[in-house]
Amino acid sequence: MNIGFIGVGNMAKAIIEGLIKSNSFNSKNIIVHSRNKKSYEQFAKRNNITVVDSNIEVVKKSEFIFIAVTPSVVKNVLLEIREHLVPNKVLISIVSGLKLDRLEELTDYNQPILRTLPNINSSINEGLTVYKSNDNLSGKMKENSLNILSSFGDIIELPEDKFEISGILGGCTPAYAYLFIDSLSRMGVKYGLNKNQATKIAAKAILGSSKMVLESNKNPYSLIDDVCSPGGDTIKGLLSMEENGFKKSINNGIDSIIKDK
Ligand SMILES: NC(=O)C1=CN([C@@H]2O[C@H](COP(=O)(O)OP(=O)(O)OC[C@H]3O[C@@H](n4cnc5c(N)ncnc54)[C@H](O)[C@@H]3O)[C@@H](O)[C@H]2O)C=CC1
Ligand SMILES: O=C(O)[C@@H]1CCC=N1
Repeated sequence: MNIGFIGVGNMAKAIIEGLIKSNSFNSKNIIVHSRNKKSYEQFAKRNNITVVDSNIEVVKKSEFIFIAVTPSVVKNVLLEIREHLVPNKVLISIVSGLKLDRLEELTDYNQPILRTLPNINSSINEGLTVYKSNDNLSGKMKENSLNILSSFGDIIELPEDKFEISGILGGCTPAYAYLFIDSLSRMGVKYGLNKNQATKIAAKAILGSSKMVLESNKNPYSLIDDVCSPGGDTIKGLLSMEENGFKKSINNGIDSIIKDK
């Protein structure tokens, strides 16, 4: 079973690393091509994956084809490979905002297609991928496609009208979480920790907190209350952060993406 990638940028690299770490796929069966050879040559060598000379060759050699280019170039790439896509191959799009009906329009109405929105943590098999398939993807082919996705993290099927917001919460949040960790870590440095110590403490606290949210059956607000000892440090910091726009900044940030769509 060959898995192809057209576009080997940050997100494709994360998925490829997750696929390999899952031990479910042979790295040589990962077939890749991207526009700028220098940007993925070393990566391909290190991971022992197969580099081919064109996007069309990726399609010819693979049963599952990830389309992993940016939204600005995806139309031309799909038109380029269109005639080589046949109904026993699955097109897996990770392109944000590109709907199934547009993917069908740009390929062939017989094409099995899986629209997905993964996230960068796929590289350590802790990804979260939202997906929806078209009607042409069914049976064993669908099962295999979903096995590919779940090898690098959790998967959630959602209707397409929920893709926009879930794509933001799932796909963009890693960047916001890294920002939060880095902000905490810098304050650790300000008050005397070295950056490694500070980053580790902040990141571990956030990792554990995420697990608590997912495993404790408590909602986040109730968990906040558990940390805020009466008259203690946490409540002082929390109230100050809220008064200074912590939530407003998050609300405005998400609204700004939605408004721009
Ligand atoms: N970075 C992320 O965390 C996530 C990205 N995505 C989606 O993944 C896609 C790629 O995003 P990134 O990896 O962040 O961008 P990127 O810029 O790192 O990767 C895009 C790659 O496509 C290549 N490319 C451009 N034109 C090409 C062509 N004609 N043929 C073959 N390759 C070509 C570029 O050389 C580049 O390596 C986007 O559509 C984005 O919406 C989705 C979820 C998360
Ligand atoms: O920034 C972006 O547009 C992509 C989609 C989600 C994460 N990265």
